[in-house]
Amino acid sequence: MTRGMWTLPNALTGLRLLAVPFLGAVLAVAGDTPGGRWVALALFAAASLTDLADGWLARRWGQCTDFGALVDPIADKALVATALVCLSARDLVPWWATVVVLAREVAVTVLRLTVLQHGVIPASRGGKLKTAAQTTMIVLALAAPEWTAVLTAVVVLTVAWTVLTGLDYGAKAAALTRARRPALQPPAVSPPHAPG
Ligand SMILES: O=P(O)(O)OC[C@H](O)CO
Repeated sequence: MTRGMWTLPNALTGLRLLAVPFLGAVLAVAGDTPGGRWVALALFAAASLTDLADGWLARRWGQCTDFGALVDPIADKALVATALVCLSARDLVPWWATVVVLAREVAVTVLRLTVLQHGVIPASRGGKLKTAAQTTMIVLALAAPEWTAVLTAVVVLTVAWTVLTGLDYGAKAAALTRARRPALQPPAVSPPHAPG
């Protein structure tokens, strides 16, 4: 893994972070109109595409960095969290789902930062699939909010997978901490007593 942070993949991650306040503003101001939701959808889709692009470029160009592994999931979480809070405020996604997702994302981020001294926990395959599921849920809520049955099924599956992958990171963090903990020193052997 490269150590530097000034790479194109990391710049794309930064762009995704930059899109977050714009997405929040569009949804807050015009999220109750179909036009506003389509603008938000375009913004959200473009930002989500940078997630695919940064990972692909980083692997292809050998530019995987510790910085990217740490900040990429944070950018995804900021984007998803902003969209979900705004969608719940518009009654398009149930609040319980948003609260559970936010709790998992905060917990995983705190976990990552807590074990940072032992190493970076990169996004797992399950975690990437979780972000894809969350993205699908948000796209569906923005594009077809009237498909309530489909949306409910996607919400339930996404939340369940979000929680499961969160627990998996918990196990990974515990394993990383155990592996990097310095081995216990063997007790000092005292010299044999000289016969008196
Ligand atoms: O499950 P996380 O926290 O590793 O997040 C996964 C990332 O969003 C994938 O890009």
